[in-house]
Amino acid sequence: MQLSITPDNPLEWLALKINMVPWPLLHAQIMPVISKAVLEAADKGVFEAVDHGHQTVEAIASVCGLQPKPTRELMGLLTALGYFTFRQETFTITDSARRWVLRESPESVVGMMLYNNRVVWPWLEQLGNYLQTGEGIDYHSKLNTEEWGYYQHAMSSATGTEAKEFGRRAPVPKNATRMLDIGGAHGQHAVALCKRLPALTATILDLPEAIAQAAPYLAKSDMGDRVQHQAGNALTDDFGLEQYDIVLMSSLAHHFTPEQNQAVAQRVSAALKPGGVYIINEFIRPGTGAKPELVGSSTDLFYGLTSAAGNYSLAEIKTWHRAAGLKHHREVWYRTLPGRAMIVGRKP
Ligand SMILES: C[S@@+](CC[C@H](N)C(=O)[O-])C[C@H]1O[C@@H](n2cnc3c(N)ncnc32)[C@H](O)[C@@H]1O
Repeated sequence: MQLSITPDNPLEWLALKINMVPWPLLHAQIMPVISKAVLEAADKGVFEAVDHGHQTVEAIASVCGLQPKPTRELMGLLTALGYFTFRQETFTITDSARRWVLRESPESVVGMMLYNNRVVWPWLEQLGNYLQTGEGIDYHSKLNTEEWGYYQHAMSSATGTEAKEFGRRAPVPKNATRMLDIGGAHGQHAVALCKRLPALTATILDLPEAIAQAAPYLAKSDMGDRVQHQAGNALTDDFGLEQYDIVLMSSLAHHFTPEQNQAVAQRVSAALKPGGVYIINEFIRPGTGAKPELVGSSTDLFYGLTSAAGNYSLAEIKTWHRAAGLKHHREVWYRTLPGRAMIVGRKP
């Protein structure tokens, strides 16, 4: 996926074509304002206010506890971005925005917006320092209880779309009965697979601080005993011998160093039954010299800053599988999430 500038008329098209438009200003001046405006709008409840019928600047400002002048400015930007339409002094939330930004929507990403606004934004201030020192934040060792709450809400709210596609397309044994989801948090991937495979039960392994906050999200799935949390640490726990048909590790490899990922793969391989699969579900760092790709590259830098590691290329992930005695089985690229893939190794 790429972001691109779309000209509104032929003159703008020409100006862009002959490089008369100082396009880096889009990144330098416009995008930082856009990002913070969207996050603050979500945080202040602006989307819900409009959806609940507070549709003028004055009404939105009043119900959200804001001032009318900045609210007018904010609404102008959000309308330009496609979140609202504006007619006769009245704002209406667009159908395409409603699906993602209303807290009540089943596909809401508001949890991610709150986390990014309240917890992540100050981390971005440290990017310059990271570039100079190479030292990432390693946030799992620094979050307080409230921040763990925002983090787990964010993970749950960002995963709805992906989990559905994972449930449909993950290449797993049809007769699978046991699954381990390492760093599984809310458990949505396992829940989606359990809905597809009636005999499957799953263990969601995560840090105790995560489970304390993620338990209500798992409970909402109504899977009862079929999907259960287990407190532990993927870096040190023994996963057992030949117990699982499916082991998933989703969005955790990017927090671990290559050596740690190799050691995890080794223990996963021992824990898989013959014919079982190990799925590493990740944003993929485009290989050196490969076609540039926005999502894989921006998450690579973000995870470098915020954890101690970063994204990995397909080649690197396959190396861990191979060294752990797993045969490369499949790679499945998400249709709903550019730059993201399931890399599947199978135990012979
Ligand atoms: C980015 S979230 C991914 C959550 C979920 N797997 C998903 O894809 O939406 C990473 C998860 O890994 C957990 N985690 C981090 N370090 C871990 C460790 N050493 N052992 C087990 N879980 C860990 C975090 O608590 C968090 O829930």
